Amino acid sequence: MAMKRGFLNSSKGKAAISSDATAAPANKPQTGTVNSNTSNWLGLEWQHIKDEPQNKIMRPPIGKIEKVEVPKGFENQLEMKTHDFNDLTFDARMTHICTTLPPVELTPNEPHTECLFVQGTKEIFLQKTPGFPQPLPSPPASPAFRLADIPGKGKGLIATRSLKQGDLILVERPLMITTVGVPVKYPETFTQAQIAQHSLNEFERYAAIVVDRLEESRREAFFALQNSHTEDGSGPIVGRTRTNGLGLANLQPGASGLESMYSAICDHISRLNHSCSPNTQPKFNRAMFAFELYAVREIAEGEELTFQYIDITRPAAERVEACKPYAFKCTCTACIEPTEESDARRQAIKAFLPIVRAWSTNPALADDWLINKCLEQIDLLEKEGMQYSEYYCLAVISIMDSYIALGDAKRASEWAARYKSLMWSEHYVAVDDLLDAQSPSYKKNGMWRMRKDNTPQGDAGKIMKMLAELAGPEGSKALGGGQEMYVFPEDMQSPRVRGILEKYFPIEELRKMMPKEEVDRYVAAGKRAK
Ligand SMILES: C[S@@+](CC[C@H](N)C(=O)[O-])C[C@H]1O[C@@H](n2cnc3c(N)ncnc32)[C@H](O)[C@@H]1O
Repeated sequence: MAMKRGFLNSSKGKAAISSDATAAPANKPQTGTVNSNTSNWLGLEWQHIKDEPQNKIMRPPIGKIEKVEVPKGFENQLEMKTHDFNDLTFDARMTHICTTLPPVELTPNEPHTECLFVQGTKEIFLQKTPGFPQPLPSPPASPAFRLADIPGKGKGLIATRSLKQGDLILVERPLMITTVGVPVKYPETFTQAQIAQHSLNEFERYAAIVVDRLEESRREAFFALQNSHTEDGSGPIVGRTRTNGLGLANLQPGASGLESMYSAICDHISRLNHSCSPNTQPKFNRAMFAFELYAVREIAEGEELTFQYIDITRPAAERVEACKPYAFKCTCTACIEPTEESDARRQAIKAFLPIVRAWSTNPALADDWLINKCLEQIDLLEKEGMQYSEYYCLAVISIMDSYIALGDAKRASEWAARYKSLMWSEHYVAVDDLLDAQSPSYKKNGMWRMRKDNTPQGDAGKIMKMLAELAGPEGSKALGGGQEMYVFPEDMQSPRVRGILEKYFPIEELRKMMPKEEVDRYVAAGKRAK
């Protein structure tokens, strides 16, 4: 129950770059198969991901920087070789490879993506992605978007027809995907500015290899993209990558956070300008190796298509700061006329996390309590034009689940239909079997009538009641929702939390259920709490 997220391990990064022999641009079939995860993150941010002073990935500076000379002789050796992909030690994972995906020509003229990966990422697609590689759908006779000049924003995309919530606007395979930085070596005598510049230079060299591998028309498309990073030491390739990259998460085996993050650069989707009330959301389809762009609410013909580059649940003043790295000031309605009400609504949206299991086992709450809270959340999200967000999808599916817990299949099926149009959700799960209220899937659902019948019983029931009490009537950020629930380590030390945990699971009982070391650690955390 108590979970600690994995932290980055430090390691010596190797700096070899290899060209994958199986994947030159015109390469031949390989089989393979996966699942998708996009994070809404545009542009590139590096962080220290290693502790060794001489081998780091650096956070590059933002804005104009002083020009510095970088002494030569500390560049990485860019070796071209093939690899044994079974060797997934951390060092091996830090070895970069160039590859072309999908590795086959699926339909004539289908575009490929040039990739700069660390070891193990390609295998996620080839070996762990069901359905990979899947061909792209044939493009529609008339696209739902066009490229246009947008006053004050450079270029952007405009809807060529009206769109409904959930409509698929376009499917696009990225031009290229790169790691968010490369490990660099430098002597202790380097100044911070030299280290930053050296990191950018090294990244430019790696990225240039990938750009060189692009087919000519795709290379031209890459260089036609905007570069907003012309005065921060970035080269022409890294500058465009930082300006136009969409984040792709969880693509490095065994790693998390920035370390497993990649940046995808697209011909069309990278043209989307930012809005704090965006009307589209891209989702990466791993099987197709392509982004799908969805309309997250109704869009009128001629309206600009936008998505969010930053965390837009933050107050207006913080959003202004967050947009600075992208070299613009947001002119969406929420930013032009910032109000305290809008900031408060965004804060309330962020603060609420529906936990169906916690509500359904809490007799102190009314039967319609969670449904009403989720309806309020949907109302706030719609007022702020934030239907793109996971909060929206979570509120809709939680209402469906609440009706299941109440044993009301008719209403649950109405909300299942609504949820079905929210395909852009990162956590989207198919609900087709719940669209018909008569479906036998209802009675088989683990939450069916849970609220009515006071199920489940036993330890599972005890855990849920305990979580309900921990969450309190308003729900709590201390608890994550969904199938799994967590108590975060910092909360384990709170006397209130300890009191509730020990009421349901006294230490003596835990000793019979769990390994000794785990219980000892838990007891020690409790002592610190007192
Ligand atoms: C990914 S590009 C978007 C497409 C770009 N406008 C173009 O001409 O190709 C990001 C850059 O577009 C501009 N941009 C994006 N959103 C904007 C906005 N809301 N207002 C003004 N400029 C914006 C900024 O220069 C930003 O660095």
